[in-house]
Amino acid sequence: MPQKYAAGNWKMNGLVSDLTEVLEIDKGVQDLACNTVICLPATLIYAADGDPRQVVEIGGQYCHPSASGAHTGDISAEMLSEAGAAFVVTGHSERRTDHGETDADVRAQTEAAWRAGLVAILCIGETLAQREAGETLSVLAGQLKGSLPDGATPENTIIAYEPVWAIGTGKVATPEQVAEVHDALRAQVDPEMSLLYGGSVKAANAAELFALTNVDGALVGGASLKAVDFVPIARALAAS
Ligand SMILES: O=C(CO)COP(=O)(O)O
Repeated sequence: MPQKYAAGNWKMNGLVSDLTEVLEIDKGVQDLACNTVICLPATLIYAADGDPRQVVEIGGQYCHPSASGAHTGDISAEMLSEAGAAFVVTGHSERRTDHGETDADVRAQTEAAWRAGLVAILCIGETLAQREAGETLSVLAGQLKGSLPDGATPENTIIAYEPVWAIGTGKVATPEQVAEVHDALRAQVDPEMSLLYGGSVKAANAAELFALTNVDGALVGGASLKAVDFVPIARALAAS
């Protein structure tokens, strides 16, 4: 069975004072039968690492392909690892859009994550225009082929399906839409590789998504910022 992951992505949100939420999440997920990861802004990772967490693991949100060098404003996988991250998001659609990251970039970042011993949470997803054109499965297959490096294993990579039109919009994909995609993805990756869904996941819709055969968890944006919103999602996953 693939490992279950309740993963949060804080995006460009959070100051050191907000790390109390990570500790609250930690309290709320003790003894749950799922893994919990919170992907923090890089500025918070080292501070979070000093906190007395027991269960929740920490991730970054991006890494440069190189270990070091003249890349002003960038951060390497090695730096994230040293600061206390065990995971890193690669290929998030916001980075693909805001920073023009291509599948080849995402592939190189994912390889960099592995080099530093991080687990990559590799994101793929179609736009609304692509879905309406009936291209969803072919777009996702192309992104997977282009961005998932050879050597991916269930231990070093988690795949997150995040339809772009469902991110931060309140428009969660229907269980039928998620099942269609996840069943197709399952046929393309290792049977043990965890497949997460992301896009407007909330406590109210989590259980029906986690009931789907090939959904092994969620990558949660807005609802991961507060323990009161995120813990019920992790509980729904553990109960699924
Ligand atoms: O992009 C996401 C997680 O990476 C999803 O964000 P929301 O849960 O805020 O829609």
